[in-house]
Amino acid sequence: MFGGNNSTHLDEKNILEVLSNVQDPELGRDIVSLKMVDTLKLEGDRLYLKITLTTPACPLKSRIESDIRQALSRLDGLKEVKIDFNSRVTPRRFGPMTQLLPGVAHTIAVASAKGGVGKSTMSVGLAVALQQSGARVGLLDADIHGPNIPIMLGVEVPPAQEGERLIPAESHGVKLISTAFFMQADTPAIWRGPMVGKMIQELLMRVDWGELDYLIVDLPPGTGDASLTLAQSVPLSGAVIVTTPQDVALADVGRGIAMFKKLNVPILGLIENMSYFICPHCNERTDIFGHGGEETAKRLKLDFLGEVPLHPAIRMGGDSGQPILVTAPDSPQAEAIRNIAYKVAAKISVLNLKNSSSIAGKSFIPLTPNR
Ligand SMILES: Nc1ncnc2c1ncn2[C@@H]1O[C@H](COP(=O)(O)OP(=O)(O)OP(=O)(O)O)[C@@H](O)[C@H]1O
Repeated sequence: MFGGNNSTHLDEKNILEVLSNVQDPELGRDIVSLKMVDTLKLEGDRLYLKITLTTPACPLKSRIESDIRQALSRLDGLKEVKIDFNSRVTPRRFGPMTQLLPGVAHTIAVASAKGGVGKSTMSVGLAVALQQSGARVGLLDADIHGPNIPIMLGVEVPPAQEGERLIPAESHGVKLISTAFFMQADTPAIWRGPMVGKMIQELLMRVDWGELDYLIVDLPPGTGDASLTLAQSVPLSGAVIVTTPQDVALADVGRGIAMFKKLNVPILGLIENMSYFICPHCNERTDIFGHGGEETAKRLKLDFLGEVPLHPAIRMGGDSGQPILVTAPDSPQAEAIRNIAYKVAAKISVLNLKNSSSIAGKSFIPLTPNR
């Protein structure tokens, strides 16, 4: 199966050497120095590799596999190569450190400059897509003006209380804490900033999330007092901004960005929701709300994470508590959301690597193969 012209003696050392020429395309470093080669076992002419990715939601897994196979094809004498993948999400190594969420590796805010653009729908979509990839995921519904994620996620049993600890509700494999669970019917709709921050911090201190790879935080819309305080109250690895293609929503995006910049929270990118509608009869695309998310992202020097179409199944999924990623995971709409979620996970991995003072610029100690 393998065999090439650069014939060398076959042993684990030269296999590792060959692998050190394979780059993780997202991280821009070779897989050996990134310690991604977890296991390397050579038995005669058969090689077994276990590669550890920085996220189970790795968008370039198949490319990494084909690059490895391509590199190994230069070695003579290998008959069979079996490659398994696992993943290990390393906790945030940058930004202010806090003990507020000890078991949570990364907290990602989902924000919008304007209401009604589908921010909560995207929060649920990101959470479910990451969970389906194999990650341990929680969702904090901090949209105190209209916390509706318990409905969107179809939560049937509210969080349990064990002494002082709160055990999150769970649905579709995602752990959920929503301010909706703690609001009385007469809770004022308008919360003041400092009050909100205090409530969220108290809430967070009591929640037993267990070990999570990603905690998605659905912020209230806009850049007012409440969003600002909330964004400050939670240690964030990054923020995602949701917009529609409508001019007014796009014009507001700049303000949303300014808020995160002021807080030194990295902006992972822009999602354009309700981008277009595909007619189910004629298959024709109509840009109902116009178009412009990608250009806005470019103008604001943000990454464009992708477009999500306007589709009745997405709305129905939210209303019924059965997200489209669960009911129709292979649909183009679910695929669009999944691609965005994978990009977000990859961006977190890159940020973690680039901002990690302990490893930036240093070469790694070569790992010992055959573990
Ligand atoms: N791509 C989409 N296709 C169809 N319906 C959608 C889509 N995205 C969101 N919706 C629907 O639009 C409505 C508003 O969405 P959502 O509640 O997620 O917005 P939001 O930005 O969180 O709103 P709020 O400002 O109230 O927090 C919901 O009924 C949701 O199901």
